[in-house]
Amino acid sequence: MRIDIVSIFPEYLAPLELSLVGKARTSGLLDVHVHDLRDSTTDRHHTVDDTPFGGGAGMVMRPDVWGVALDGLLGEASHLLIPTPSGTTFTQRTAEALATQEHLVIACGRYEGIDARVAEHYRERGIRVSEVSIGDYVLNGGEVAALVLVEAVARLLPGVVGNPQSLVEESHGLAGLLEYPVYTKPPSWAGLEAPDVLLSGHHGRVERWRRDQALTRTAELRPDLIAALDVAMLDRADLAR
Ligand SMILES: Nc1nc2cc(Br)ccc2s1
Repeated sequence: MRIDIVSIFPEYLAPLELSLVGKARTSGLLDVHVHDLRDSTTDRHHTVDDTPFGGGAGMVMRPDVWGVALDGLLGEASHLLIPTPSGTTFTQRTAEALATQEHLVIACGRYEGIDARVAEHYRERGIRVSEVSIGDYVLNGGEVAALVLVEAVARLLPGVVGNPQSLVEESHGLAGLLEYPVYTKPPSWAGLEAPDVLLSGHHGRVERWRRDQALTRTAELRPDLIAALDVAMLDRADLAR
């Protein structure tokens, strides 16, 4: 997979050189390129924004500058992602779908956002365009969202995570449940004991305890996920164990 990210703050994407994503890049499992939007300007001030039509506070990012940047990156196999608080919610299911794509291009907006004609223009040209929200809060730009998108997608690529089984059991994994609580040594700490069942060595009991915990936690903390629970996925999760 190739991922291109366009931003006026390319240095914000430096964390993508670290850890899991960094290793995936080094090993050739993932090809990430970060571009400075200001390289697509033509004026000596490298202007990327202007005042909003219709008035209002703040500035809007110019469509012509974005057009130059994105024309140089997008192809028929590309999927353009535009992080925005007014987009569709990014979930693990979204990450799974994006992990099957060949080429992602992430346009990081700043100020009041990117001129709406950018998304419209590329949709009209047959490019897949998704405006995605990583949550109901407003950031100062799309760069943090880009870090979230890239990490959530990259870790699903074959070979990136050491033990693919962990992708099944984690929160929002294959079964769509929250993960069960985890424990390790020492068995007793601060007057608190790890659950006896986990030290029993009885794998069947451990499996049942973990599944019950996942269901209970999900029902308590995220009842909305219970409604969306796909029993078939739950069965698949069991099969994956
Ligand atoms: N939650 C989010 N806030 C923002 C703000 C800007 Br400006 C651009 C993208 C995003 S995604």
